[in-house]
Amino acid sequence: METLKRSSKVWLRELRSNLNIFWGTIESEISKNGAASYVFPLQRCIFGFLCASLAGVDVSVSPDIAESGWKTLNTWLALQVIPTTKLGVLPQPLEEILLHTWAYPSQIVAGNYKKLYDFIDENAGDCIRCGQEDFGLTREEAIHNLLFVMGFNAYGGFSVFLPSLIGRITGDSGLQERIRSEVRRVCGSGSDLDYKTVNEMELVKSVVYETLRFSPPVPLQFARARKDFQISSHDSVFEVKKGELLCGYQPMVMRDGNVFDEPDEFKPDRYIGQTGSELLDYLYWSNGPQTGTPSAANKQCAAKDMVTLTASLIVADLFLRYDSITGDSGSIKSVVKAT
Ligand code: HEM
Repeated sequence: METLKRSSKVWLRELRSNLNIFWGTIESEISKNGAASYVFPLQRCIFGFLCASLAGVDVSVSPDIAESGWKTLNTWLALQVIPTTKLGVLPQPLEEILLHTWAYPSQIVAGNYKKLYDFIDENAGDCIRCGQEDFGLTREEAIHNLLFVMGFNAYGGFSVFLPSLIGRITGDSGLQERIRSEVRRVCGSGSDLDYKTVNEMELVKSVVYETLRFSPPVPLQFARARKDFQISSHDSVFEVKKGELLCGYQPMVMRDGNVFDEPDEFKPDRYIGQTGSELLDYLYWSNGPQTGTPSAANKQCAAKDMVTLTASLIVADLFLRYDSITGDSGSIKSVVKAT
């Protein structure tokens, strides 16, 4: 949380300058090849942005890390999440037996992880010092923890979430028109895009929330009960004993027909207005309600508000650059520059 707080001073500037590079790459790919696969360029952009904002390091100080760091994170993440993630690449029970039974050997990625470790060790002095002096971590712990938050929580989370958000928008020209007019109305007549203006964009925020409800980036949560307690659903009460393993499945929680009207429909306006904003109590993508507060005593995403704010900024930035965009969750086929 302290790292996030420190990064908030440069967050917006770094986000927009890395988005500039990203959209530049996409435009030149489209003009060369007629379409652009965007997931890898987006990951490179997220990596550069997070190095600058969270670790305070301009990734260009190491061309090798700028080129390979995000690829290393992809391998490092895959080894950790494959054992608990439904891939659907093999028929069951083969997927369970072959992919979900063992932990994968860390040696596969150890050499490249060490390069990332050294990069942080050599360049992220201020952030490491904060971990050591203000929070009593050893230098090693500070570096591994910073890499974990950057690489797993932030890079991993955004890598899953942003393609589903971009795919949702690129596939719906009617929605684009409405978002574009909201963004241009709020940012018109001299006011720039910033935390305050983006907060006035009700439709942009609602689309971000609805994407998180519809396709929660982290679908499963596990926890062991710390004490005996009861848990209630709409019509039943369940006894839970201390030590029992609980699993929460977000796609089911957030498509509860008692709470969400037409739960299987993507409704861009769902969270607008008084009744809409009351639904935020039931938006659980961050492992807690969107109206909750992450703290050391719970397991809610520390960046709950930064994530929705950043995603809203990305959408607003898109419609300040372009009038329209076509594509899907993997590739962009065309962009029409803002007139
Ligand atoms: C789209 C992006 C993100 C998503 C979808 C996401 C989602 C989540 C979820 C579901 C959890 C709970 C994990 C569990 O205990 O099962 C979590 C925890 C956490 N997230 Fe995020 N997150 C994102 C971005 C970030 C960012 C940008 C940061 C920090 C810079 C961050 C920091 C954390 C931390 C530190 C925790 C652990 C909290 C704890 O255990 O007390 N997350 N996140």
